[in-house]
Amino acid sequence: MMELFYLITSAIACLMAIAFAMRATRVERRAKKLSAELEAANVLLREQARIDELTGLANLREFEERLGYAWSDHARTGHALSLVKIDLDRFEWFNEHHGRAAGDKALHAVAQAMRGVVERPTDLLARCGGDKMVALLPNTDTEGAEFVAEAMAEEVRKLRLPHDECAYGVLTVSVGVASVSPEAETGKDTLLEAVETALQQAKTAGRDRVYAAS
Ligand SMILES: Nc1nc2c(ncn2[C@@H]2O[C@H](COP(=O)(O)OP(=O)(O)OP(=O)(O)O)[C@@H](O)[C@H]2O)c(=O)[nH]1
Repeated sequence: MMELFYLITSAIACLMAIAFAMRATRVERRAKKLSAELEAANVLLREQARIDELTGLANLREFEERLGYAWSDHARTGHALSLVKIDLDRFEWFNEHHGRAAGDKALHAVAQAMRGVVERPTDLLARCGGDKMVALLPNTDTEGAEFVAEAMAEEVRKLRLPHDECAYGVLTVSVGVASVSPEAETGKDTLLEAVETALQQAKTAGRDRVYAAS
């Protein structure tokens, strides 16, 4: 009788231990799943914090960080470094005549068209606010940057987005280019100012053109 009692008690203890172990495994599996989901959400959040929602390009924050790294590399190695700054021509008119939603679509289309031109893994195309975008081109001299800039302007023309106030009735862009050569002893703010000045010169000279800082 006693033996039977011990047998039953041991069997119950065994079953309880198995049930407990199974539950612990389930809890552990669930905790792992939740932790993986949390990590994925964090990665997504970090990516979103660096991307401009409308165009899908990098945002200004990401551009500034990458420019900092590229500048350090330039200072250390003396490699050339270029910036290309793009501004849509008469975009206020585009918004007024086609509507803000069409303007948003145009901005997105222009960004995608230009993205195809900026090819190297170390290059970065970012939206720097409103209808302005900027390309960071490490290890690229003025000649190379001008080539990229002309290709960008051509890709935008090829979109053939109707615009009565631009050349040939299609939306165009003005583009500024500025570079630092190996021997230059300037700061990155000087480069940023130079590319903005070149862009304004492209605007003043009649828009739909590339202007390189001398
Ligand atoms: N649809 C849309 N428009 C925007 C956005 N951000 C800025 N804009 C518009 O872009 C226009 C920028 O105008 P400006 O760059 O000052 O001038 P512009 O008409 O483009 O003329 P130029 O640059 O001198 O050729 C303004 O009308 C802004 O409202 C946006 O996210 N979506």
